[in-house]
Amino acid sequence: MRILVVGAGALGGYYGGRLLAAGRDVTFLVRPRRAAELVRHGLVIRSPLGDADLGTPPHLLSEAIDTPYDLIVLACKGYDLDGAIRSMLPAVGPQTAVLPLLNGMHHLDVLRAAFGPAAVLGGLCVIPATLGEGGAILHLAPPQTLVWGELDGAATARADAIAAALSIPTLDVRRSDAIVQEMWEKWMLLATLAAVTCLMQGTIGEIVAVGGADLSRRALAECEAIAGACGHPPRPAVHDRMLAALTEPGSTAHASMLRDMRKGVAAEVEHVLADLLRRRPDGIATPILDLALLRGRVYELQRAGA
Ligand SMILES: NC(=O)C1=CN([C@@H]2O[C@H](COP(=O)(O)OP(=O)(O)OC[C@H]3O[C@@H](n4cnc5c(N)ncnc54)[C@H](OP(=O)(O)O)[C@@H]3O)[C@@H](O)[C@H]2O)C=CC1
Ligand SMILES: CC(C)(CO)C(=O)C(=O)O
Repeated sequence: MRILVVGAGALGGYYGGRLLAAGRDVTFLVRPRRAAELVRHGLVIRSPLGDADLGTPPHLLSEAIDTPYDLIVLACKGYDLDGAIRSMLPAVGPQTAVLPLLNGMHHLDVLRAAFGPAAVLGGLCVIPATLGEGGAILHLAPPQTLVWGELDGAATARADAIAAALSIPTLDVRRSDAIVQEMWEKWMLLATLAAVTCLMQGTIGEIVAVGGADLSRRALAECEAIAGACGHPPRPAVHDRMLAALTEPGSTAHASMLRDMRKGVAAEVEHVLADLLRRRPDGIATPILDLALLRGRVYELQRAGA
């Protein structure tokens, strides 16, 4: 199976790199700056589960794509989605499956409109990762789960083939027949984590240490009220797990959005928070999410003016 990973950033570099190290046929679609970095420093993964130094991996720019791929793993940020779609267009043929790893839900509509509903799979990742010096992939803590599936839950022949391609000992990959529900649940977790850690500019452990566990509780309830109104209330066991993680004393958990704010780079404020609030029906109050959205937008305004 020929796999094109769009974006060799934290997630694309991690999952694509692990697949490449396991002998899968992986090529990275990158832009010129990242291409130069990959040539200069190689693809480097630093992880508590084992480092990998992969040398310069197979990579190309959009204009060099000459045939469609079987599977495209899309690992850009939400704000780069339109550009990524333009870049990957020549790689999408009638049989190509597109597996997005982005947080949130809006990208599914955009991808289905661009490539047709049948091309698009659902996917989510639970992995704290970021880019370090020279573009090294820094995997910050053990989870590295990738969940994916057909959006309608069907067991298709292409899904069997993709499952085989993604199944390697170094990755925690699971196929789901309820991927849309799981993506909503992941969004609830992330939106809560982003709201509270970006508002407080600290980790869950720090917020809990100063008596702020209730902030997580209330923010999660706001997210879940919107998800419920949209037909995707979290399953009770998932709610319990999310609440425990979001109120855990000593936890170093924080959102990738906070890491982006600390680095002074673009944050997915619109994709993660604004899109969720856009779906809020009248009558549901979301004061914490509203504040978090304002905080994020002030950050983006300041960045634009800097
Ligand atoms: N990091 C994390 O801990 C987690 C992130 N996620 C989600 O995963 C998604 C990806 O995040 P993350 O990996 O952190 O982001 P990064 O910023 O680390 O990587 C994104 C990569 O996409 C590349 N890219 C953007 N547009 C194009 C294009 N047109 N062609 C080729 N490459 C392109 C960027 O390239 P360039 O270098 O040229 O800018 C960049 O390298 C986000 O939606 C995020 O919310 C989900 C779970 C955890
Ligand atoms: C919730 C978390 C940390 C899980 O991977 C995440 O998706 C993010 O911070 O973007």
